[in-house]
Amino acid sequence: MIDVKVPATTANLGPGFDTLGMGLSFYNEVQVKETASDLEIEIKGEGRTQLPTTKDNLIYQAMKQLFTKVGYKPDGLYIKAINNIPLARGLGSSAAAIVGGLLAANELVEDKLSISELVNLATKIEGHPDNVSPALLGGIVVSNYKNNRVIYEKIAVPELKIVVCIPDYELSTSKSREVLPQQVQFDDAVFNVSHMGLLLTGFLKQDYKIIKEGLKDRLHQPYREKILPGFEKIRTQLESKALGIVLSGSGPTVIALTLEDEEEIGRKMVDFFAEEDVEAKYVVTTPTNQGAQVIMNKK
Ligand SMILES: Nc1ncnc2c1ncn2[C@@H]1O[C@H](COP(=O)(O)OP(=O)(O)O)[C@@H](O)[C@H]1O
Ligand SMILES: N[C@@H](CCOP(=O)(O)O)C(=O)O
Repeated sequence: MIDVKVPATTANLGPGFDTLGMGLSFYNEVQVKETASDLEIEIKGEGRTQLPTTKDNLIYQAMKQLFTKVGYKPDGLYIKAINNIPLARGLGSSAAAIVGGLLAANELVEDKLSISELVNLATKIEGHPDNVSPALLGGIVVSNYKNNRVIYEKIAVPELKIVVCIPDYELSTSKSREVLPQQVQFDDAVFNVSHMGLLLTGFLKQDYKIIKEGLKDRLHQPYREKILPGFEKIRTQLESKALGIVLSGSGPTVIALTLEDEEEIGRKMVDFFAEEDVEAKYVVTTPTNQGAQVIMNKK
């Protein structure tokens, strides 16, 4: 039995739309065993009543892509998914499924693909690199996807607390991308370029003042704010209490990056969502520098 563990991820991270992502310290687990006949999938935790247990399952789909690439044909597979990452909330559940499937399949074929090949294959399946890269590598990862190639660089995360406030409804990434414009204003692009520079400088120097300044965005949040009741209020009311309040991935989850007052910030985030009739819960977590890992391989 092969057992792999994959972190949740928060993509976009302020100005880093489709580019920047960070690993978080809560995990999905994927267990895989080669069997004599066909496919059996068991799901525990998040999505157990809604995710397919057929060949449509994303974990299986990712495994199949890797097997095809390396020319391997297992007789049958048993897959057990133990899910802690809620689906379609902006915490990289699809990336975790893809990366979990790829890493387990790669372990089964004795590491035929390198990490770089896994990043590339995972990005091809997901469509954007900003969740799959930190899911595989941990830390904060800057990635660029061009001509079907991912260029990526990992940097270590400074000490931080992340308050993750998760609304009680799903918003698929594809739906949330529909509200984005085809073109943006030149000054908005310049704003994001400069803030991305500041944010990365802040992370590299571990300078929280620069991180706070750098977390601002004009590329995706202003558009998505319109379909996410509560987010604007949370951002404007709580910005001064934290280093930054940003949308996690494509939403609806909102995260606060902070050094202190995490419980108070979490409670207030829930209250501001409630004022807009959105039920939500919060968890306090930390970033992780450790990406997906094989925690067991017993023949
Ligand atoms: N653990 C899982 N196992 C299989 N498929 C999953 C799993 N988690 C997510 N998915 C697939 O990914 C979809 C959610 O992806 P997406 O809309 O990108 O949201 P997220 O922001 O959580 O990544 C689910 O509807 C499901 O099809
Ligand atoms: N850059 C993507 C990130 C989607 O992240 P997810 O966690 O919501 O899947 C986007 O903003 O569309």
